[in-house]
Amino acid sequence: MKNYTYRNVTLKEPLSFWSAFPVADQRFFWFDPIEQNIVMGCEKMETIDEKDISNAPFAFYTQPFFDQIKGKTWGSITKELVTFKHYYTVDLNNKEKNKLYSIALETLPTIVDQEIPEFHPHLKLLEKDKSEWEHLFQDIQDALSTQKIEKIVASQRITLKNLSGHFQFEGILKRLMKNNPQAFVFAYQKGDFVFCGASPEILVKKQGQKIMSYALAGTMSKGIKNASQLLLNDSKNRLEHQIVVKSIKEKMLKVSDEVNVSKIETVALKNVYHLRTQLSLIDKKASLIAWAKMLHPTPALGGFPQKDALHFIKIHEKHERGLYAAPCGLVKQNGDGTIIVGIRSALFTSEYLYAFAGCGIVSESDCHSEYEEIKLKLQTILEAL
Ligand SMILES: C=C(O[C@H]1C=CC=C(C(=O)O)[C@@H]1O)C(=O)O
Repeated sequence: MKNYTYRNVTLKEPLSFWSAFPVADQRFFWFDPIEQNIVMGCEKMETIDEKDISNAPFAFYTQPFFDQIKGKTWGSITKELVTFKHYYTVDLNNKEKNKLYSIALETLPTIVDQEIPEFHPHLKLLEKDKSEWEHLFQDIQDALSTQKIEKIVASQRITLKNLSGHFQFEGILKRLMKNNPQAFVFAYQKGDFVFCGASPEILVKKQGQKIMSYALAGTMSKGIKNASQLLLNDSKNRLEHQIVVKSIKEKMLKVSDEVNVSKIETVALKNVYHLRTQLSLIDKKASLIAWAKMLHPTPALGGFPQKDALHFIKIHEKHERGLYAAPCGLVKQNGDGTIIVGIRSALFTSEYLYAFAGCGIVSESDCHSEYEEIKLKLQTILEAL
């Protein structure tokens, strides 16, 4: 590792670390609900190659949904493996273990430990016509019936104009964490552009030689009576889910004959239940990022067969996915870490907020229900504002 020094620092408000750095800098925020910790990185050190992962305590990884990002909406937010000059880590079970890492103490700003005020930006929703969704849905149904496609994950983007003049991310991150204690809360800032969200879906987690991935697909509103049980027994959702399990398993079987597939379960989030199956194997060779590249995009985000579904999305979706539904995560110095998919997410620019959500569509799907499902998924972002 390069010459980072570290010391125990307990901040009553951990986000004071994030606040101490200028907005023009790069920063990232990461809350892991399983490990119950927060890692923040501020002031970019360098973009690194994977072989140099041990240079810093942590690196932050992003990869766009498609190979390239077209247009200017996403600014310079794209594929990256980046390290930072300063990190603050919070162990939510033992505050004595909170640490401040720094490679350049002379550039560390004064950190003022203070409460973060609530922040509710003044936003104007730029109306979107439901008929756009209806057309897309019809095109998908046509493709499912005439081509050999079993599932397509279609997404929507809503645009809100920011009338407040700025966004205050500390407040947004606090609400994302409060509302979504079961989700990975992340934010990646590059100047005026911030991609953030609260994702429940692990693409791949590496712990030593153990590689684990979630098949997370199939959704029901919590507003429905007995939703969890209904979801477990619902044939359309089971089909959507099994396509994901099968695809991840097949990819894992190429590496090892022994793939563990857990029992299907429901996961409760703030507004919805999802179906989840965990798949894991032992792999001595491939890195966390290599696994992310191998698995992305699973049929929970793209569709099946992969190539045809992606081709359809590229042609028919009107917006640029950018980092939405794409791999994004934290790699530790020893190569372990977690890469999630950037769903329940939004891109913030100084003027606009673009929120994304999608849903898996199979031939049994209903246009209106899927539209409502997307609206519900968008709540993760909207409720944090
Ligand atoms: C594509 C999204 O959700 C995926 C993850 C869980 C459940 C899903 C579903 O039931 O359609 C989606 O596959 C999204 O939130 O934008």
